[in-house]
Amino acid sequence: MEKEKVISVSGLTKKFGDFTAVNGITFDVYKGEIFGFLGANGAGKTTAMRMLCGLLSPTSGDATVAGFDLYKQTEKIKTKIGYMSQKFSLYEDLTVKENITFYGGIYGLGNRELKFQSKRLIESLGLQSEANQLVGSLPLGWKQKLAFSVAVIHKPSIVFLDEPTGGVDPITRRQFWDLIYEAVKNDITVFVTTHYMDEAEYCNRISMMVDGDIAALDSPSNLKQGHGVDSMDEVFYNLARTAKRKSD
Ligand SMILES: Nc1ncnc2c1ncn2[C@@H]1O[C@H](COP(=O)(O)OP(=O)(O)OP(=O)(O)O)[C@@H](O)[C@H]1O
Repeated sequence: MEKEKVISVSGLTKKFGDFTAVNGITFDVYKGEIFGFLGANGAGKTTAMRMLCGLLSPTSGDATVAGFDLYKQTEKIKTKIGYMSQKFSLYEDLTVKENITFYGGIYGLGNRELKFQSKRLIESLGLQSEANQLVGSLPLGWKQKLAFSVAVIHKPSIVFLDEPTGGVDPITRRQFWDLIYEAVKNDITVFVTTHYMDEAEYCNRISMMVDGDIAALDSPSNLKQGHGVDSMDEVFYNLARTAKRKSD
């Protein structure tokens, strides 16, 4: 049986003036995958991801996300995806509960469902004592777990994670990945950018971007084998060192 494509991208390009940030990338993501989107700083990952989320219009190329067209059906796409970025996620000056209610509302949950999900989420994260605390007072690792849980509160088809675990220790990152696996069990496809190569190993397939192009796309084990190396660190180094683009 053919695998179901939840993202299908063909020749997707984004130019900022004369500069081509994303240069005609082509790939598919299948249902239930954890798809890692790697690349050095400035390679074009965030730009590509923002296009796929309907937040930035492409210059050219085609894509469907959750079966919807990226040009004509961005509003439909937004109802089928969750998005978590390191820079923009929760409101620090709202409480845990208020953030859940706010985002649940944005994602279109009705009052009853919102109440149910809010209780479930707070309990599953063990945040009962912190429910009425401002999010700004939580440790970073907890903010990330909460932001992820909120991003999947409406059971999207796909969740996009842009460097979701930056700045926390390996144990906290591992706990975050337990949440990712839980989401996958619930039929959510995961599209994740990361700079941590241990996290790259957790992905089913990895795309490596170099200067706006996809330089490699395969499973971690095939990539390592293809490069004749033992670690994703070495694969990353081999590919990223060919980059000419300077990061910001
Ligand atoms: N709005 C913009 N206007 C002009 N150039 C931009 C804009 N947004 C991104 N760029 C440029 O496009 C390139 C790709 O940026 P992007 O943020 O997509 O890279 P990235 O792979 O996500 O990097 P990082 O890992 O640092 O987040 C960079 O050179 C960046 O300066």
